[in-house]
Amino acid sequence: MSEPLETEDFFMHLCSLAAKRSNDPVTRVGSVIVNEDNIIVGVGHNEMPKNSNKFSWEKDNPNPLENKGPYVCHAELNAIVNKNAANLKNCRIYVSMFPCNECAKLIIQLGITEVIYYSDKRANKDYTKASKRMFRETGVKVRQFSPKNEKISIDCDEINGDKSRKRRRPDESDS
Ligand SMILES: O=c1ccn([C@H]2C[C@H](O)[C@@H](COP(=O)(O)O)O2)c(=O)[nH]1
Ligand SMILES: [Zn+2]
Repeated sequence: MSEPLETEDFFMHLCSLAAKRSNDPVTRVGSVIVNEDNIIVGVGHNEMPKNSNKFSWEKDNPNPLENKGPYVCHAELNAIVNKNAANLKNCRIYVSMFPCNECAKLIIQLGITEVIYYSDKRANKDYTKASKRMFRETGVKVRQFSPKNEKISIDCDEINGDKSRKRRRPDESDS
């Protein structure tokens, strides 16, 4: 049995797990919002608007309206709209990638006080620079975080403990 996951490692790994739900073929992003008691109040990944499969995941089409950019709902936006709390004041947001300027605005306006990110691979983009400027100006704390164990394994069958035991079929009864 592996060591228990530390709290922050758990939140960042949960971002990676949420990101795995994305259909974006290039960049999958996950986000988790946590309140002051370390309770998760929202989870999201980047995805196209609900109820349509008409939007393309392209990014280099000469027609900008055929690219994903104008349509894709960002992971942070989805974590926010999926919230199960009355408000997000004083919450922290964990993200697998540094938030863009549009997500930064949402984060600030909702009263989220800290952004914890894994990747800063878009650091040279103006929208990232604008996010950082907004966070700085508004006092939102920002910190990069890598889980102590960057790789974890997820095996649902661990719950059965004894790995030598044959997994029970759904139709098998106790007797
Ligand atoms: O704050 C952000 C910024 C971007 N995303 C999503 C939106 C897209 O699906 C990808 C970025 O695609 P690239 O091909 O790497 O440009 O990331 C997000 O969820 N949150
Ligand atoms: Zn964004």
